[in-house]
Amino acid sequence: MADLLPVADYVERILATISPLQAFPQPLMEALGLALAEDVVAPISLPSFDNSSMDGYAVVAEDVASATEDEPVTLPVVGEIGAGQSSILALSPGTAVKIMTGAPVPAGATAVVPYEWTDRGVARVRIDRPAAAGQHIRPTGDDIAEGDMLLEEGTVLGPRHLGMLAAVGRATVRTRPRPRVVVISTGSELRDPGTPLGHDSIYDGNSYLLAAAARAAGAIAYRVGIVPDETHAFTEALSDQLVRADLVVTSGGVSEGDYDVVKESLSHHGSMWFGGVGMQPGKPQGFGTIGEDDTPVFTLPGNPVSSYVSFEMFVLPAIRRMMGKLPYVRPAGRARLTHGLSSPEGKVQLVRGVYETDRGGTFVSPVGGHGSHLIGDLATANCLIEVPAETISIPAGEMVAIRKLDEEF
Ligand SMILES: Nc1nc2c(c(=O)[nH]1)N[C@H]1C(S)=C(S)[C@@H](COP(=O)(O)OP(=O)(O)OC[C@H]3O[C@@H](n4cnc5c(N)ncnc54)[C@H](O)[C@@H]3O)O[C@H]1N2
Ligand code: MOO
Repeated sequence: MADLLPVADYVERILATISPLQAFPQPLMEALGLALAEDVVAPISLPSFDNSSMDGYAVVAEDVASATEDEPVTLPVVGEIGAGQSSILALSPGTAVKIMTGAPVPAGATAVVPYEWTDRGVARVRIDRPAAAGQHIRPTGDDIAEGDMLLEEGTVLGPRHLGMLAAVGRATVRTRPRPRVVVISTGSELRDPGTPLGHDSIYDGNSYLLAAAARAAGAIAYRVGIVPDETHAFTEALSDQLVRADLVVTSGGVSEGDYDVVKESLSHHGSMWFGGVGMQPGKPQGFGTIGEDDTPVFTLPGNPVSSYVSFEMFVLPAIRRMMGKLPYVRPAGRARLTHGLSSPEGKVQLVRGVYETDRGGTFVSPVGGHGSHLIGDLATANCLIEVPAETISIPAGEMVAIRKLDEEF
C-alpha cells in the first residue's frame, strides 16, 4: 500500500492547483451565498438623519416637562411630517409638529410625544405626560456610522448581510461567482431514469448525485449525463463541455477494467495524475487540468458511494476554494460510537453513519456494510465517520471524528 497517496497530501495537491475565480461586482440578489471579495465600509451613516421612532408630536422637551394628567400642557400644532417628507425643517419653541414613524425630526425638536400620551389634537394638542430629552428620536449614526467596517472580505453573504448592504445604498458587491461544474457519467451499462432498463443495465444515479452535491455546495451544475465507454465519445463530450466549465467531474472508468475509458483517454495529458489515494471508499482517483484554460478535472470512481465520498473529500474543497469560501475542507466534529467497527489498515476509512445529538451529547451509529455500491445506506446516512489509516478497529463507546454531511460551514 506504499503507493497510496495520503488523503491530506492529495487535498493539498488539489488546493494548490485550484485558484479562486475572478471576483466581479454582482447585483445583491445574485450574491446570496457567495463570499465577499472586498471589505465593505459604510458609505453613509444609518440612520442618515435624526428620525422619529413613534407616531406622535415633535416638541421641545422642556415645553412639556411639567405635563401631567391633572395639569396637561397644550401646544399649537403647526404642521405635519410624514415619512419621506421633509417640508418642515425647524420647530419653534412652544409649538408642536405632528410626526410619523421614520420621518425626519425638525431642527429644534428634542423629543417625540407618542399619540397615546395626547388627545391627538389637530390644531392644538393636549399632552398629559412629560417627555425626556431625546425620547423616541433615533439619532443619526445610532446604528451604523459612515466609515464603519461593515463586512470583511471572505464573509459568505446571507439574507441579513444583503439587507444591510441595501440599507446603506450598495446595489452591487464584489463577490467570487459560482463555479460552473460539468458532471459527466461514463459507462455503457448506464441508462437514464425514466427509460426502460435491460437485464444488464443500471440507472445513472451518479450524475444526479454529483450534480446535486455540486449545486448544494454553491456551484452551477450542468449534468451532461451518460457517455458510453468509448474513448472517442468521451473525448468529444469532454471537449464539447470545456467551454462552459470551470470544473469538470466525471464518474467511472478509472480503475483497472478493460473499458476504463476515462483513464485511458486522459492519462496521456501531462498534467493529469491517476493513482490510488489511501482512502476507502474512493481509492482510485484522477485529477489534473486540461484544455486551453487549464480547466481542473476530477475523475471519480464509478461506485456510487466512492463517487460521493470522493466528492465530499476532494471536489467540495475545490469548489469552496474557487468561491473563496473558508474553510475549504468540512471541519470534523466528535461523536460517541454506539457500535464497534473495523477498518482496513493503511487507508482512512469513511464509514457512513447516522448521528444524533441529545442532552447526553452526540452519538453516531454506523449504517450498512462496507460495500461502495450500497446507495440505500448512503441515502440514510447523515455523516461520515472518519477512521484514521493506522486504526483497524474501534470499540463501541469511543469518541470518533465525524463529518456532518448536510451542515453549512
Ligand atoms: N482489478 C481491480 N478492480 C477494481 C479495483 C482495483 O483496484 N482493481 N478497484 C475497485 C474500486 S475500489 C472501485 S471504486 C471501482 C472504480 O471503478 P471505476 O471508476 O472504473 O468505475 P466503473 O468500473 O465504471 O464502475 C464501478 C461500479 O459503479 C457503477 N457505476 C458506474 N457509474 C455509475 C453511475 N453513473 N451511476 C450508478 N452506478 C454507476 C458500475 O456499474 C460499477 O458497478 O473499481 C473497482 N474495481
Ligand atoms: O475505492 Mo472503491 O471506492 O473502495 O469502492
